[in-house]
Amino acid sequence: MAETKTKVLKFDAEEDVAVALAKYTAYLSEKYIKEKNSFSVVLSGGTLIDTLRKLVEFPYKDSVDWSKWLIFWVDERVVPLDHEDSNYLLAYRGFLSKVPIPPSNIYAINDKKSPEGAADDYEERIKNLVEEKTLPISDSGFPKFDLMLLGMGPDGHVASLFPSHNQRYEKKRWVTFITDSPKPPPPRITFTFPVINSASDIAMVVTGAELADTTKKALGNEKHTLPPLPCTEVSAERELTWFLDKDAASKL
Ligand SMILES: O=C(O)[C@H](O)[C@@H](O)[C@H](O)[C@H](O)COP(=O)(O)O
Repeated sequence: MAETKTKVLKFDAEEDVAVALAKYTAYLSEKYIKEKNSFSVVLSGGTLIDTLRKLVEFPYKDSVDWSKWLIFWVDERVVPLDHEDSNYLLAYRGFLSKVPIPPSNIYAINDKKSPEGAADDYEERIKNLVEEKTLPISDSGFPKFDLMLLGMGPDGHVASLFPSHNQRYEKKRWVTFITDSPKPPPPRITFTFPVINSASDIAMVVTGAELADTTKKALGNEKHTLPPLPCTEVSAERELTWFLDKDAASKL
């Protein structure tokens, strides 16, 4: 595996992050569709969907080939899909309802199952997509998504991989679950690090002053804490790009 390239982009305002994120995502959409005739995108919850808002506007709304997009979630709260806490609902309202991605290409979790059952079900469905060659597999045997769009919590979590929970050390499973997430709601499923780190491109989208300390811990010159924050363990096969606004980058 070639070493990951990491880029850190700093912008004056959150608005500029949103503009740049739309441009970046549209560029990768075109690149991957040209190369492999599809574009698999993995979403997070939290503020990410709002930061993606420029992608559903001119010119991208009309220029992106949405028919080739496949949508997944890096983590999901185990609640009904129409529940206010659902990452699916958040993405539907802010993004998916505004662009013509075929509904059959949108892989929401099975909301009728327990956290464990929902994690098994999601993993199984991704395994099927790999078997039928809808998704490629990485050299290390994990599914290879084209783009993951990640957020970071003040405790340094990414997806639902929290600093003091063992899920972050999972090496075999593709999808795991947590029933006591420190960030509410407690029941969630989440991709594991081997899957996250097999993605071709990853954007870490971090805005707001409340994330400045954590951003400093992740990207500053200080020695890393032990155990390292989950956000420092993200890598991508091709390129990891941090998108920071001035507030998040203020302590770097
Ligand atoms: O379901 C979730 O809660 C998210 O997927 C989670 O991992 C999120 O990305 C981070 O907590 C950052 O959240 P903010 O973007 O709201 O800071």
